[in-house]
Amino acid sequence: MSSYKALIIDDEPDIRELLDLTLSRMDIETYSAADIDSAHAALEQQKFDLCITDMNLPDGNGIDLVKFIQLNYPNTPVAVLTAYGSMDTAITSLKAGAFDFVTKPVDLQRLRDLVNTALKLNAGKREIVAKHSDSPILGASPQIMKLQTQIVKLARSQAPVYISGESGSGKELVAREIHRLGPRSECPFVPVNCGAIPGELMESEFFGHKKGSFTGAYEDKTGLFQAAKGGTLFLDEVADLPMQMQVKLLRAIQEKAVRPVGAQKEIDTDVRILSATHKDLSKLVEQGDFRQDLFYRINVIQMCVPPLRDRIDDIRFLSEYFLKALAKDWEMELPRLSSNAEKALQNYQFPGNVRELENILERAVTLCDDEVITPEHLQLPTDGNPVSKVGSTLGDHAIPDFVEGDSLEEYLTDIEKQAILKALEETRWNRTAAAKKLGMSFRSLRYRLKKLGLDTDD
Ligand SMILES: Nc1ncnc2c1ncn2[C@@H]1O[C@H](COP(=O)(O)OP(=O)(O)OP(=O)(O)O)[C@@H](O)[C@H]1O
Repeated sequence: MSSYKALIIDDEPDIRELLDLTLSRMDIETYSAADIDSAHAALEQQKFDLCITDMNLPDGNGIDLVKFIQLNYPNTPVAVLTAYGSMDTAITSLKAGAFDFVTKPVDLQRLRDLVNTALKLNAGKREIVAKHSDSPILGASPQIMKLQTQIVKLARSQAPVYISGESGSGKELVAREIHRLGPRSECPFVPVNCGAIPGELMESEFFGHKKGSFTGAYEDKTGLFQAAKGGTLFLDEVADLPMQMQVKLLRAIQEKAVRPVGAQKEIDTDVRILSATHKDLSKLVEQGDFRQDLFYRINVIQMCVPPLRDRIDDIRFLSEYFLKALAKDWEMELPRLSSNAEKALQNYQFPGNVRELENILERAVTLCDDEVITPEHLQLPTDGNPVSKVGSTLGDHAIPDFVEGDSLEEYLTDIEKQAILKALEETRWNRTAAAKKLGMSFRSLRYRLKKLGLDTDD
């Protein structure tokens, strides 16, 4: 006997029969209802692992049924059947709490994928709560608590989520967590920086290509949609997509299919789309720089990661966390922040958010001598530009330009490495003298050398 039960709600007998047949072949016991009243009655009698409902029912609207099930049977995922091309209805249903939709005429493979995801979702419910307790998103502020609750809720849905927030605030971390807690967690999470792919390669990167389809296509290539099959595709810096690509991406998301460059046939895709940017996407839409239809499609649910400066409790909490982690990594006594240093951090704007806090503390730990970090060790920039301070310690030594799209962390590490090497060369590798030149303690220099892989002692 099957262990899963599904309720199909549709007034068209042909559709009920088609769904019944498909689900029975998947070893799922099906029940059907032709209207909302009968659906209510069936739900009262049994516990279902999945409901699939049409949108237009003789005695009401499918959206109301979605809301009813969400409210009264929150553990039962509901998917909706929508007419082909009625994307608005599909989006409304996702906003109402449906976990996914399938368009009519029903694509059976898509239906099977949807059912499998729903069943995994059910099996994983308890796991979500357990997994959530070891969330990598740390913080003590009410904003972070709210974000955590939102993530747990959204992990159960298949709706596209658009994550806004400043650079370094944790958007990618949030996206990874939505994926990790959801039913797709065993399939890949594929992040893509939309601003980093050269325009001419974009189509091939996203959709793949066939060997010989253009100069340089020496072999078949799997695109990102295929690489993320069954999982999540995270479109980071989505605002940087060129217009031409926006059209193609919209089509791929709507049709749930892609055609690799040079291929004859389309390939079905099964991915959840999450996207993010630090830019104001609605403003870009207003200015005509981002397609409204794509914005509408990826922005079904919106989340905002607040800037760190608005989360004072997190500044304290994360500082402690990062300092503990540094002390452990570098095998040193736990450094502490003086009260003035703590105040300085709380008054600082953090244009680079959590990423910047981590870098500031790392630098401070190398500069402090006696495990107490003072405001001087924090070297907080007054002009909001953390690079300028580092540059000044290099004197007239050439500083490479920061290339947009590169990692700020790697860039800073590079500059730091140069400064240390320069000091070591000038002092003929006398570490005590080099440390003095660099204005840091001998011990701090040793930590840095070890961390940068320049330590020749052991
Ligand atoms: N709440 C948090 N708890 C722990 N670490 C965090 C938190 N928020 C951010 N971080 C860390 O800060 C760094 C930046 O986070 P992330 O890459 O997610 O930011 P982002 O908003 O996607 O940045 P960008 O816009 O530059 O892509 C990462 O190392 C991440 O692990």
